[in-house]
Amino acid sequence: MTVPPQAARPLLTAQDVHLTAAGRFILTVPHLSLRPGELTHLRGENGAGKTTLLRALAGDLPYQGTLDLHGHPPGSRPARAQTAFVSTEPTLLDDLTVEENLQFMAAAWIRSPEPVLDLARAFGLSPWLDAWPSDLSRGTRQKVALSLFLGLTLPLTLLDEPFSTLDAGSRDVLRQALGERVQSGGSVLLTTHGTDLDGLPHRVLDLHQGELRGAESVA
Ligand SMILES: Nc1ncnc2c1ncn2[C@@H]1O[C@H](COP(=O)(O)OP(=O)(O)OP(=O)(O)O)[C@@H](O)[C@H]1O
Repeated sequence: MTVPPQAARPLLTAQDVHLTAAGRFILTVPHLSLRPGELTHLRGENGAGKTTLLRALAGDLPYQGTLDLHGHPPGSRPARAQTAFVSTEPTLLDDLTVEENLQFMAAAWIRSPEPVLDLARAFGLSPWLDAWPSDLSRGTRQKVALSLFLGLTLPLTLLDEPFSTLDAGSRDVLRQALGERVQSGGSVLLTTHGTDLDGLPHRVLDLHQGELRGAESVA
């Protein structure tokens, strides 16, 4: 039986979290729960702090307050093992081909490379599997990173503007992959300025004037 997201134990909780950058207040999160099987759209105008929040949840930024990912703070080894983060400028290993990158990273995460390669093929990356990362366009590089971090099927997936560099066909592939990820119990939090999630059940969180509003709605 599938457990509805609202009934599932939270995967990640935040309580009274404050984030600063270069000594300047950026945002506060009074409370946040992300549950398994939940797709969440983090909205906010340019500069609202969406990337800053994703980076803190991924363990890449210091924070004040309480963040808990299944009993572990972001940045700790057990939390990192459960978290996939695709930034707007994903890092690939320059001395490995695209396929070697995917194989290597899947092995590093102790995951089968097959789902990762399947997603790469669905994104139309077959002709690029033997290419070097330096030869990829921005959108192609983004698809490599998305194939990897969605194909690893980690419990928490954080995606910063994943649709922004993708063509129409690739956006459809991503939408399908997101649906499958949450159907199989993953929790996905992503940013977009567009309407890319229309038609997919999801929850909306608004970052406005330095505060994350817990407003929830299902589209
Ligand atoms: N390392 C940093 N040093 C100083 N200020 C920073 C740093 N990182 C982020 N900021 C500031 O934090 C604020 C939030 O930036 P952030 O990139 O998180 O916004 P965003 O909501 O993702 O914006 P966008 O939609 O334009 O991508 C901005 O005012 C930015 O200038």
